[in-house]
Amino acid sequence: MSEQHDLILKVEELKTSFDLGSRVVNAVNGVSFTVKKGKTLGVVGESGCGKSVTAHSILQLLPRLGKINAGQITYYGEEKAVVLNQLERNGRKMRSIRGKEISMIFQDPMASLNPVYTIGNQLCEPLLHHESISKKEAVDRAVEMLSLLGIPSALTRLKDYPHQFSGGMKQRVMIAMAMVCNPKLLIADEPTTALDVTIQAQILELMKNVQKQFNTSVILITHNMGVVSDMADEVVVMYMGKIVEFGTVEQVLSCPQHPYTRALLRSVPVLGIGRSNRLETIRGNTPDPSEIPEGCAFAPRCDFATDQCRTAPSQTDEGQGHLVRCWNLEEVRKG
Ligand SMILES: Nc1ncnc2c1ncn2[C@@H]1O[C@H](COP(=O)(O)OP(=O)(O)OP(=O)(O)O)[C@@H](O)[C@H]1O
Repeated sequence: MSEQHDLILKVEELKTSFDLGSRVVNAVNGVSFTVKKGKTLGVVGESGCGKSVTAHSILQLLPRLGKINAGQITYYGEEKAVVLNQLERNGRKMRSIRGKEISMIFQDPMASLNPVYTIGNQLCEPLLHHESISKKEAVDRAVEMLSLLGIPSALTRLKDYPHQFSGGMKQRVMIAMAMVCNPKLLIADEPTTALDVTIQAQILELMKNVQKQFNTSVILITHNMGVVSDMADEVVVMYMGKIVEFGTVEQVLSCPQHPYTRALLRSVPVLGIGRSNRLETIRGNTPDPSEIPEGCAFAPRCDFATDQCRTAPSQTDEGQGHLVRCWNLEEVRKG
């Protein structure tokens, strides 16, 4: 099978910035990755590293000041490949892809649930808009999806408004809304951050089941390495708008190569990995995104930095597609 048939999305050298007048924020700085059909790609990194802006760029949902300056985002749907960033932002084609083919779960459920419409209304609306089905069929599909996501008495609950659901239930409704049209690609931006750990685990499990049932590809944005190890097949690690490491979950979590990934893993608990060790913080802060240092942006915080790091490191394959962007890997490995 050719690579292309295997892929649902290919992002090449994406650059997205915000022109704030007095300064330009380079939020995404030449990012390339692919998402395979039916697989989950985890995107991790500290707050502000460009995870959400990457996601919003894919769907052309950037705020007014945000602009894709370079790169290509190719979606391989059922028809021929479409370059998403060449489509008109709110044109017919982009709108038909958004929600139907590619959908998104946002961090905050209330950002996507409309308080003045019932859940049933909000779940059926995209179905009736994108598919030629009857109202009755739409209701059946909505009930099926809510039930799959563990919402009891789904048919009755269609009449309820968002405020009548608890936080965890709202998040399930949001996932149902994102999945109801059976999208090929789901972008989940910190879908469970606001929830307590038990509910988070339940929801992720339900999401996994629905994904398996419909063979959905997922981009899962999170700063939680535990969630990545549980959910993802492959993972990219972002730092200041760039990908510093990419590999399978096994490669990146069990055998991290980049000093930033290593530091990130030492700073968060991951089930089964390094449990006996104390958690550490990453020294220093992320730089101002309008003043990203030349060369490797992590160098000012890195214990292994050398003069060479003033030049941007190229990406190397450390074996079986495990890609890393660092000049000093030998030293890092010696630790
Ligand atoms: N509307 C905006 N206007 C100006 N700058 C923005 C805007 N949205 C995002 N940015 C900047 O772009 C950079 C990347 O932000 P982004 O939201 O993608 O980070 P993130 O990795 O998703 O972080 P978090 O985990 O906190 O959501 C940040 O420096 C952020 O301040």
